[in-house]
Amino acid sequence: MKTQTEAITYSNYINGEWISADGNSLEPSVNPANKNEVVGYVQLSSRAELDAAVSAAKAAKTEWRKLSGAARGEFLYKAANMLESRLDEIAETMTKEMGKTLPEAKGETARGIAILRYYAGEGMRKVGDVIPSTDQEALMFTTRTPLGVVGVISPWNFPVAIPIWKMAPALIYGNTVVLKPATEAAVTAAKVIECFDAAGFPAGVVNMVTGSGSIIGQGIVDHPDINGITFTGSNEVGKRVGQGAFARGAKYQLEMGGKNPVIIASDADLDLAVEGTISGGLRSTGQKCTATSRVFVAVEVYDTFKDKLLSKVRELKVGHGLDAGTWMGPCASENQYKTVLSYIDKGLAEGADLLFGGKKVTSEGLENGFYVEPTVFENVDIKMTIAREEIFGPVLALIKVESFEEAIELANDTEFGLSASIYTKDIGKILAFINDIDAGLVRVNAETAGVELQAPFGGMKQSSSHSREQGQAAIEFFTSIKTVFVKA
Ligand SMILES: NC(=O)C1=CN([C@@H]2O[C@H](COP(=O)(O)OP(=O)(O)OC[C@H]3O[C@@H](n4cnc5c(N)ncnc54)[C@H](OP(=O)(O)O)[C@@H]3O)[C@@H](O)[C@H]2O)C=CC1
Ligand SMILES: O=C(O)CCC(=O)C(=O)O
Repeated sequence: MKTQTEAITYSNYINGEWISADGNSLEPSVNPANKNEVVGYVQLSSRAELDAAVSAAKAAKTEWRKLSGAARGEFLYKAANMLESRLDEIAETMTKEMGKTLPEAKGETARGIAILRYYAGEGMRKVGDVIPSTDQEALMFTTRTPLGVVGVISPWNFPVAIPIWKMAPALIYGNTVVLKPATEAAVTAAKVIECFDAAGFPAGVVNMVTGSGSIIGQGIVDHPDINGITFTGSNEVGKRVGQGAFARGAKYQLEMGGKNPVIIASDADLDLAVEGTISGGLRSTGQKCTATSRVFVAVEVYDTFKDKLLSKVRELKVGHGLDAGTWMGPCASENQYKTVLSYIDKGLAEGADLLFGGKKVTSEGLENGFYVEPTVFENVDIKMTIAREEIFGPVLALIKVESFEEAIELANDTEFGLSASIYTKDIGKILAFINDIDAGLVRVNAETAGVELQAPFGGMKQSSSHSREQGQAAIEFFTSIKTVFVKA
């Protein structure tokens, strides 16, 4: 029995009002730690509601753009304060809705607050450059203008941070926003939007419409009044978003998958490397696009590294994200759980050797959740499916390498290029790694995951649309440059 009576139904947020259409079906958002618990219900909206949200955003865009950056920033500061006042409650909802542990959820919510404050301050920073004209009497400079209405399509794995790192820069640079959050984490997203509502943004500046990807997501892609689309999620959907946006001349930005390598060189600090491999690969149950997936270990230290890794992995406590002491929570949904188990099966079928884990966790108290053991394979060939496709689960593939050059070559043998790390003390190897690795995030003696809000974030190859999010880089997507030439 699902505990429906306690679950709240969340509405869409359109033109400053919480609105539910009469005919909408509702989607239960289920706790992945206990599939019998419904965290809340969200609207499975129709295109008509998306149209209403886009119309509101379109109507609000001119007045919003005409505010000063500092005035827009004030609203972001207020949203940050609201989120801060609800940090514990929103983090708990996140843990219940998508499974990550409470400390991780609190950390993510705090990150959302910091992102809002960073971009609030951005309203006071420079937007252009003065460029010398060949005409001595003229003034030439660049300024920037917002895109207009921005559609935000976000995933479930960072249900606070990702919507915020897309919405905050969109808003500070003068755009209005329609958010379509992942259905799997839409209750948490609705609580974030409650904070924007409480901050008093003018009606229509911020809107949220929940519903299926194929209707509301695709509706954003196709909508003629949406001028820019920012997306994070799978490569399959991302490509569709990009193609649809391109076909109608909308600007788009895609952040997609990863198959991130870590290289453990023969001179690495192995304890540090083990810690970074476990944290990078298994934190958040491996559900990060920056998660460590392929572990290339120098032959000289392979056995020692493997033993140290396994002894630590054995100690990891899997459990409910709200329980103190839990290190790793469940997969975020039944779909994700089945996907991860099917990749483990493929690993076995294709001949990789399972060193640890690989099974569902059904111990007492966890039998109704989507728990998978932290899993480590060895003797993984670079051509195997588990070495090529994004698993998005707690699975590490160990690959022994004979040389540093082989490690770099194999690390680059992937269609993805989001993040990569190396553990070594050798400055020559460090510099070669920085130069030769195909990745947008290059990390030395640090895990592959670990994104700082003030720095550009994005990948090479098929991991992104070659654009960058966050930090000062966000201005490139959320604005267009005007080159101005003035003569008296
Ligand atoms: N790079 C990353 O950070 C992420 C990567 N992934 C990868 O994707 C895999 C699948 O996860 P999944 O949640 O299905 O990812 P999706 O790419 O399906 O979902 C991401 C977002 O896109 C929406 N969406 C779905 N279909 C469409 C569409 N046709 N047009 C526009 N928007 C759409 C989703 O809505 P809805 O939720 O309603 O389906 C969600 O808001 C994972 O296993 C992982 O490998 C997933 C999440 C994040
Ligand atoms: O590693 C992080 O903090 C961000 C990861 C991310 O953007 C993602 O998984 O979508």
